[in-house]
Amino acid sequence: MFQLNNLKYKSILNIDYLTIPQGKVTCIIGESGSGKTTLLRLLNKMISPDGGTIHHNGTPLQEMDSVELRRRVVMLPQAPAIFPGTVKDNLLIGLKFSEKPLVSDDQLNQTLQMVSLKKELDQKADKLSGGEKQRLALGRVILMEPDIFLLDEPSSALDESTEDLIIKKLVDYCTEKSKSLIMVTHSKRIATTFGEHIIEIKNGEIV
Ligand SMILES: Nc1ncnc2c1ncn2[C@@H]1O[C@H](COP(=O)(O)OP(=O)(O)OP(=O)(O)O)[C@@H](O)[C@H]1O
Repeated sequence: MFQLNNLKYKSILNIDYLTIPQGKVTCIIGESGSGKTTLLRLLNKMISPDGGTIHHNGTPLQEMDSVELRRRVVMLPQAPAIFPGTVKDNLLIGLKFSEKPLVSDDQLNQTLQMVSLKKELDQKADKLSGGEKQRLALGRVILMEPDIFLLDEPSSALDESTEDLIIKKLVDYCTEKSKSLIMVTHSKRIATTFGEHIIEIKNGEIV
């Protein structure tokens, strides 16, 4: 699905060869500052490499339209934005960005259930806790139904049991819908429990 060759990005990443398979759960692990987020940002063209190539399904990324790519390859950053307004506004904003039809309140509530967020749609989003905001932002990207999820520490603000529950639901959803999940995690436990493919980065290189 993604193939990287001789990739260089500043002095941060230096990857001879890497493939990331389609329809699988790939976990990226490594110490803080090793280059995990940088790798995700390269995959949806938020940044471009200084050298080497990235192919997506055989096409070089530099030949692909960035906006079109980012509708199919959606990144959830480590500290996702929460916008002024309600829980519902925050769920719908991703669909608006990707110019997809908006969905019913029933579907929004199902998404809230999937991320274990027990809140009303008309509740103000700025009143949520850090972990609740993280789950709300995860709900937003799930609604966008991308082919590929790029998730940067999606469960870092959650306790272990909530983390396991949500990642399990997300993995089941991706398996059922044949979607690819690429997830940076600080947790070796999450990586070994859910990762079908594990990439470890050390000082910008694949271990
Ligand atoms: N735009 C940039 N310009 C210069 N240096 C950068 C830039 N972005 C990131 N870095 C540096 O590159 C290194 C890798 O950063 P990155 O965010 O990819 O690490 P990470 O593995 O995701 O870390 P963490 O687990 O702490 O989030 C860090 O030393 C960081 O300071």
